[in-house]
Amino acid sequence: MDLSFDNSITAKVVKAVAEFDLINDGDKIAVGLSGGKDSTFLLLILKLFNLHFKKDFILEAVHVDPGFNSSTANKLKILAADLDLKIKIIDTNISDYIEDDEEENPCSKCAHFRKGAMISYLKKNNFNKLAFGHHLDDAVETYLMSIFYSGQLKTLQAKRYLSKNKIEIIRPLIYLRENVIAENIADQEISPLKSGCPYDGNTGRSRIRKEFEKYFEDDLLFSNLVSAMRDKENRELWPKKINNEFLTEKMKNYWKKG
Ligand SMILES: Nc1ncnc2c1ncn2[C@@H]1O[C@H](COP(=O)(O)OP(=O)(O)OP(=O)(O)O)[C@@H](O)[C@H]1O
Repeated sequence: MDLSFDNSITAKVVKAVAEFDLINDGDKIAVGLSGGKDSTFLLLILKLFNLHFKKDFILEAVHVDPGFNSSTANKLKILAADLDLKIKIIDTNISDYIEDDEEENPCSKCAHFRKGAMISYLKKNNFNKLAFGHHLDDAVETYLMSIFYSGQLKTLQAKRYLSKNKIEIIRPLIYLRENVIAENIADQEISPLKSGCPYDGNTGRSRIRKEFEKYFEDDLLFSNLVSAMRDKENRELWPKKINNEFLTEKMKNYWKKG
């Protein structure tokens, strides 16, 4: 397979790898491969790095088969073989569980279950890193969702160490825009696979994306949102809340006695 990418794209992924120390000698990295465009692109670019980086690391793929679309796993085995990479297919019955679930949107439970299945396989097989295909649009979406739905300034991190499991989650595509990935995967003549999930396109993420489409399409506004995700010296946020009892006492003291 021809693994050639535009220099500007490779540079953005290498920038994330270098800035956040995502790949080191001796790493054993599994790419969480859904078959969608982002994780497929991630697998291709990490294969390129695996061939050409000075860092010596093992690269494999892992796919959790939720049981929606029986042909996906076989197609991913062919892709991995073309790239000369090992792939582990983890069979699950997530689809039955979701179909029986009464919740309106079981996506977060499904993602949690999927991650759990991958981590348990990684631990048994001595992997130290799990790579996800999240990109810059995902990070901004997460940031906005966190503000609107939980009142917190939080976003996706380029790496996150799960100390209990001794596995590091890495996100090498964190500086790439989603449309750039989509265009590139088309150039590689690879067709991303459909998940078959009934909730595809109807997740919290996709809803927030629809609402904020015009901000995502405007390069200047989008880059300001990205800039607002950085930790900075000159943040002007309200100070932390003070103890409620202390505050109530303080308020009482403003009144003249009697
Ligand atoms: N079934 C799966 N098996 C293994 N990894 C998965 C699976 N589903 C998702 N992932 C991993 O989790 C990441 C985020 O999942 P999400 O469902 O948000 O995918 P996405 O943004 O649509 O990306 P993709 O285009 O790769 O499907 C994916 O990029 C991929 O690395």
